[in-house]
Amino acid sequence: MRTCAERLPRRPPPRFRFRCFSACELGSAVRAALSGCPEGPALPGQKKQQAAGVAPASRPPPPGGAQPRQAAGPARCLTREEPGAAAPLGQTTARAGAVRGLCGGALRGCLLLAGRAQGSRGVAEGTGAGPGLPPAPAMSMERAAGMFTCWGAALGAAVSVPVLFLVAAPYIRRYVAGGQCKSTAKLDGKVVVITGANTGIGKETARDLARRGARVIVACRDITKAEAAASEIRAETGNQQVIVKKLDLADTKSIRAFAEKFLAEEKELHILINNAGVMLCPYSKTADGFEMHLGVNHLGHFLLTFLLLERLKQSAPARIVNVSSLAHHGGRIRFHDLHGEKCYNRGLAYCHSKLANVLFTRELARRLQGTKVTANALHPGSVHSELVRHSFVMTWLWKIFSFFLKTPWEGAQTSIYCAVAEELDSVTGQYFSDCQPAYVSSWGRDDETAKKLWSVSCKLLGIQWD
Ligand SMILES: NC(=O)C1=CN([C@@H]2O[C@H](COP(=O)(O)OP(=O)(O)OC[C@H]3O[C@@H](n4cnc5c(N)ncnc54)[C@H](OP(=O)(O)O)[C@@H]3O)[C@@H](O)[C@H]2O)C=CC1
Ligand SMILES: CC1=C(/C=C/C(C)=C/C=C/C(C)=C/C=O)C(C)(C)CCC1
Repeated sequence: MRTCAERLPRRPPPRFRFRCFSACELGSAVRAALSGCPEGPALPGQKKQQAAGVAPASRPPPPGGAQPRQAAGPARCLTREEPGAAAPLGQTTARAGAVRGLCGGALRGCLLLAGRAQGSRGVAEGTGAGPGLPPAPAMSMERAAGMFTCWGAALGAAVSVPVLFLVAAPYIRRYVAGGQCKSTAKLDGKVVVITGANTGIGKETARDLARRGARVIVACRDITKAEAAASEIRAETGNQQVIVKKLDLADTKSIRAFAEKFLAEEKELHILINNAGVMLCPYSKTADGFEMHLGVNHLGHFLLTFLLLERLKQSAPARIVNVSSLAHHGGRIRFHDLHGEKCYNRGLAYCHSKLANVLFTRELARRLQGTKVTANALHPGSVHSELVRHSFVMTWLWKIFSFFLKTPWEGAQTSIYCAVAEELDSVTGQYFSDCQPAYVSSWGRDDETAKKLWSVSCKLLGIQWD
């Protein structure tokens, strides 16, 4: 018979040790979750991507958009505990440590309570727990003791788990909330365009930039919803320069009309935030016959940026912020079937469009070198917003697990950071998450694909952009 101490090792065995998901693992999980399919065998480039390392958090990313790589080593994902992992070395390690401590503590506490009850059985039974113990009692006593310990353990767990959850809740929330933009930069006299700013991340981004004094153009497809959001922001911030303009990214005519009006009315543009997005749409096409995810999330913003670029250049220093997603890890640019006519999966279609955002940012940044117009992409985190509206299951999961999701305000922090942080003045072609450089998939770092996507996008939109 083993003693209590033997049954409950002080240190959990290595396979139970806390291990944070690395971006590539989480990306694959998101790909699987969004596509509704289990992960298949490793895809080409995946190993390369895993081996490729990440931008160290304490160092600013190198200019020119190059993703820092680690020395070649065995293909595997990094954990936050390892040097070179995506986690910020100071703050997040402490945070991860706190969460790890709490989770470990909770687990240990439960096991300890159960173990204590189990342990008492060992002693009561006298079945050889140690020398000098009394002999085993009658069978009925044994059964009663067994039942007692079983109920004791259940009761212990029933009480301790909710209590421990309540104790851990603020720490879990702080961990989920992620990075926060600390910049106090003011934007008086600056002009900002934000697409899809009537709700979710876009609305919180607009609110923050309005509070900083910017003239904010809320570019939305639904004028009623946009007016409601804009008047709320005006009332709350006292900034009357929050203006609604009609923009439907699923229709190139609407995009052209928006740009024409904007260029006629606004003499400057300092920040363009390509935020609007759709996810998990049933198969549908935009007015111009593009698959909806690609059409709205990538092609619509591609055309909008093209039409507004001269104004950004004239107003430089200026910034373009593309709201992409961790889901880009699951994306591939399927040049042979860009509009999903041969094969369509709505989760994957979203992933592909978010990869297109990353590739567009990369190529745009390269082309804008020396213009003082920067372009960066970002993942806002998993945010409790209306993005999941097209999926009944995701809508309910989002509701049930909302505690573990960012609020729209928390989700807006990285967009705000990319738009205003002084330390990003000359940073371009990068990808951020939680207000720090983050890991880009190997597909997202493929310059050839970025160039090809650029020329294919121009062809589809009937524009010449050299
Ligand atoms: N929420 C999350 O967990 C994550 C979000 N993201 C990205 O963040 C961005 C913002 O999403 P989020 O705030 O969460 O989602 P929401 O659904 O809350 O907001 C999306 C916004 O995009 C607008 N939009 C959709 N289609 C069009 C269109 N055709 N023309 C113009 N505007 C349109 C919506 O307008 P309307 O209200 O009229 O539909 C809405 O304002 C998206 O790009 C998304 O991909 C990335 C990773 C995770
Ligand atoms: C797996 C899973 C969850 C997490 C899903 C995540 C993390 C989705 C991320 C989606 C993204 C990044 C979308 C936008 O780009 C829940 C709902 C918390 C609980 C149920 C199981």
